[in-house]
Amino acid sequence: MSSPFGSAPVSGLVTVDRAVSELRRGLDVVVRDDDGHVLRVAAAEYATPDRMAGFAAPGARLLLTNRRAGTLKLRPLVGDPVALPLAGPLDAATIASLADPTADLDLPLRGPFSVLRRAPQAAEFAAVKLMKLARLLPAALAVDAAAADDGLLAVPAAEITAYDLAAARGLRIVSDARVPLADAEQSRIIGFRPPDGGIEHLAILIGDPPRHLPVLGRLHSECFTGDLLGSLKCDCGEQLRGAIRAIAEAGGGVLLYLAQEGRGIGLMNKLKAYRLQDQGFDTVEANERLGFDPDERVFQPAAEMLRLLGFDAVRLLTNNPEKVAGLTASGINVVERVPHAFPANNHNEFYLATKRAKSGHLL
Ligand SMILES: Nc1nc2c(ncn2[C@@H]2O[C@H](COP(=O)(O)OP(=O)(O)OP(=O)(O)O)[C@@H](O)[C@H]2O)c(=O)[nH]1
Ligand SMILES: [Zn+2]
Repeated sequence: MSSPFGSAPVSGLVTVDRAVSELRRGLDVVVRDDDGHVLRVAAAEYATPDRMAGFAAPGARLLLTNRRAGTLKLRPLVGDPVALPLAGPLDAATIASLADPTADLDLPLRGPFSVLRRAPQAAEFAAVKLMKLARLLPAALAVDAAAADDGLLAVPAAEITAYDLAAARGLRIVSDARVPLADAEQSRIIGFRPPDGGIEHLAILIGDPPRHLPVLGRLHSECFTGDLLGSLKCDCGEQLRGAIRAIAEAGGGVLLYLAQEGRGIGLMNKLKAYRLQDQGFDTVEANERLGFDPDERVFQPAAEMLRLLGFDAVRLLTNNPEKVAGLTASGINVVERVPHAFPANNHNEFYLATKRAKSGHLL
């Protein structure tokens, strides 16, 4: 199979994309790795007695990320993910509650749980990565399966681990329209789509910046609550509009609007993180309790979009050194970091302080 845009092979991407959609609907898929492991897999957050029927065989297990297992004080943490045999106290309700930390403080007495003392399999790692790609909680039910299991969709582990990079490399421009903005009348919105029709990103091109000079640019990760609703919990809305103003005032540049809601964990999971923040955890701890890394974003899509727009060097509006490092590692020359901070309010003061203290932000 080839992409409608060119000759890049897309069958692996499409299989992963289909698996994502099956899992989100509560269906099982099969993940197989190059070492011969074949797993039937389901999203742990959807566990119900009915859905557990396929996971009754010996060897069935719950896969949790090392971070989630650490929060639950499971030992030993032999690798990532950690596997808990589905036995004894692991009924459907317990499984769902081990996946979802929002009720952790109400359920202090679960367990004790045992953990398999062996290194994780590539298929197990890929199964959890698939949950992240599906923007579900990163916890999976798994059981050893036959190669062709009940006509379930089978997806190679290698395609799952290669997905982010392959999707980024295959991005193509699919639309380009003039859209005058209140703060930047000379704007165009350019749409990018990966060859499997997966996650799309946008660029706002302001003016007509010369391609042979470093472009004034901003990578903005989507934030529904801040960008659209004016949430005071973060600084995203101000950073978005502030960047558009700054770029227009400078005579032109580009803002990439990246579909990486909640630093890549998705809106539903970000709302769960907000709930944990109301229990007293900071933005980094909340991500970790959910089982995610503090920042799950990748930078290859942004680098590829800049290249497709004709830019290979950028003066980057950011306070986040990880963005500078990430873009640089993806082949873009970041010639300057341009600070991009706005005054705090009562609600986001602690959020900004945490970014400074824990995420290395230069605010
Ligand atoms: N998971 C999670 N994501 C958040 C939270 N608050 C904001 N976000 C997301 O964070 C992203 C914005 O990233 P920031 O860390 O604020 O800033 P940055 O983009 O890394 O760095 P700057 O370039 O300096 O702004 C958006 O996708 C928001 O949805 C939170 O508490 N938890
Ligand atoms: Zn935000």
